[in-house]
Amino acid sequence: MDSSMHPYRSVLYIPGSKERGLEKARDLPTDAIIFDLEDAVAPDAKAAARATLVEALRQGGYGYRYKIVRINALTTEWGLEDARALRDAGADAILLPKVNTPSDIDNLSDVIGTDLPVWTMMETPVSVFNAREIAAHRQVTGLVAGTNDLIKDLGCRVRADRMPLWASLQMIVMAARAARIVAVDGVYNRFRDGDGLKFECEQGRDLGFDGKTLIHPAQLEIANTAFAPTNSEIELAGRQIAAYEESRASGQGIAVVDGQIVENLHVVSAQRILAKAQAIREMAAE
Ligand SMILES: CC(C)(COP(=O)(O)OP(=O)(O)OC[C@H]1O[C@@H](n2cnc3c(N)ncnc32)[C@H](O)[C@@H]1OP(=O)(O)O)[C@@H](O)C(=O)NCCC(=O)NCCSC(=O)C[C@H](O)C(=O)O
Ligand SMILES: [Mg+2]
Repeated sequence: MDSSMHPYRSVLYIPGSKERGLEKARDLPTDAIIFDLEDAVAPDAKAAARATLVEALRQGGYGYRYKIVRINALTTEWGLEDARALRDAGADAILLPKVNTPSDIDNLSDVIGTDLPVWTMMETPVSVFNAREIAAHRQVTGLVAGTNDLIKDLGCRVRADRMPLWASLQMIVMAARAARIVAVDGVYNRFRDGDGLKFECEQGRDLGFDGKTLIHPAQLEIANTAFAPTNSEIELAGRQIAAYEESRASGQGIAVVDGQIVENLHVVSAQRILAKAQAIREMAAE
């Protein structure tokens, strides 16, 4: 599959220290994995987790799942060694936490080179203000909302509707869309609350995110469903494209489907829906 078409409906964090999770993920229906060396790993377990993760990646077996490694920030005592150990370990991308400015990514490039894609955590107020420049960095291919850290730094309330985060979430999506890269929403901490997760997934989808970061396998199906085109969206997209082609053939610039106009820009959206559905089908067949 063309990597630019890869779906990111579900992006599952797995602590690098948890061998059972690293093993289990080889069979989980997750579009991408974030192998975590940062907040999910206790300070005295960092070195062992790094070695465990390098070995798991060497063994492979993660199939179609996009493999992202979240290292510790380079300003920590573990970051530099993480970057050195992981740059050639077989990951598809490195995820850098606590990014504030594009120069943080340049510092990482100095260690890992400029070929390996970099994703960035968007989890500080400064990163949100600099979102456009961070997303435009030549090595950055994905943004991940770090909503727990954002809530901590903003000093805002945790609300079910996430109102205090709306501005930040929209800035992250806008920056990603302007740079044509991936944007993934933050985690839902109450991992046994399916209804709450469904609400947040649908909200993130409606805001424009490609998918959601997750912390437990029980969350996968809800995210995979919420961020996939529905059958009725696929069916409507097909009819819109057909109707538009027909109207163009008869010299018209506009078609009407189900009482709504269809112009060339709507055709672009319809084509995107069909391409995403196709990419999901291809991935499932791998
Ligand atoms: C939250 C957990 C600690 C819960 O773990 P546990 O109590 O073991 O759950 P279960 O017993 O229900 O697990 C059932 C089986 O599923 C496997 N499992 C659990 N979680 C994962 C996972 N994430 N990936 C793969 N497999 C997983 C268990 O091993 C069980 O398997 P089996 O033995 O076959 O029954 C735990 O889920 C967990 O640690 N989750 C990840 C937490 C994490 O990564 N946090 C950091 C990322 S979030 C973050 O940092 C936020 C961001 O930076 C921000 O600022 O917002
Ligand atoms: Mg964080």
